[in-house]
Amino acid sequence: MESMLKIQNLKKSFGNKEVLKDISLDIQEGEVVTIIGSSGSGKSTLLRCLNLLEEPTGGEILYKGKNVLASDFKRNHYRTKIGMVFQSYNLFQNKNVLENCLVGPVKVLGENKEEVQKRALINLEMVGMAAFIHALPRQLSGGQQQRVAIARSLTMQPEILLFDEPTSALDPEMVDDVLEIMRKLTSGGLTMAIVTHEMEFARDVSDRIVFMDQGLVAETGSPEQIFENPQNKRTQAFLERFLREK
Ligand SMILES: Nc1ncnc2c1ncn2[C@@H]1O[C@H](COP(=O)(O)OP(=O)(O)OP(=O)(O)O)[C@@H](O)[C@H]1O
Repeated sequence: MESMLKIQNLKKSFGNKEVLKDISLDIQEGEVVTIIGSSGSGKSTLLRCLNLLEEPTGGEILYKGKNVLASDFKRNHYRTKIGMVFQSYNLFQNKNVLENCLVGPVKVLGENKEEVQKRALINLEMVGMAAFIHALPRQLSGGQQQRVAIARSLTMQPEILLFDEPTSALDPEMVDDVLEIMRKLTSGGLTMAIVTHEMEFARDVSDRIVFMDQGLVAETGSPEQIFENPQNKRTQAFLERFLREK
């Protein structure tokens, strides 16, 4: 399989705070990669570097073999291929559910509105929000807004979808609804990179788990390897702490 994203010696500092120290990671086409690790280990920063919301301070990101950080790389096109679902949904507050899904493909990609609408409705149906197309975000619960945010990302037809702790801001009773939708997506062949603290979910859906610690990839492996037989002491401590707190 071809590498969708190849990350080589990636670094990111804020002032003199080194948040990503030296990250190398391959994400293959169709792969579901989950990134776990303690708070502050740099997981969100890594995702934000991948979609260029943050500018890396060193290293390389190759997208299908092309250097994303090169001066002649078409960043705007790339950004349309990399979807992102945020912890805080980030819906357009003054647009209804359907309009939220249409605006990217129509305004940014210049697609035909009727075509996009068909696709949006299929995605809204998939996330269980087809009955709410005229609702404004503020009329919806957090879980519903996050489901719309997922449908909106999918309607852009991304090649890779990044999830930055998509359930962390939700009330507990809504977490499962969102995880259920993500589960469906993971079996649909979409390339996904997911930052999450939902360990059971990570164990169930991931092709590969990446454990980050203090700006480095401390360990990577299959869910079985990471959860049943972690090699790194920090991974062991993290998972033990997680099991204790559960
Ligand atoms: N824009 C910024 N300016 C300065 N420091 C930042 C910035 N963004 C992130 N950081 C710092 O980088 C470190 C890593 O943050 P990051 O959000 O990537 O961690 P994380 O592993 O995703 O944590 P969490 O699980 O709590 O979300 C933190 O110490 C954070 O304060």
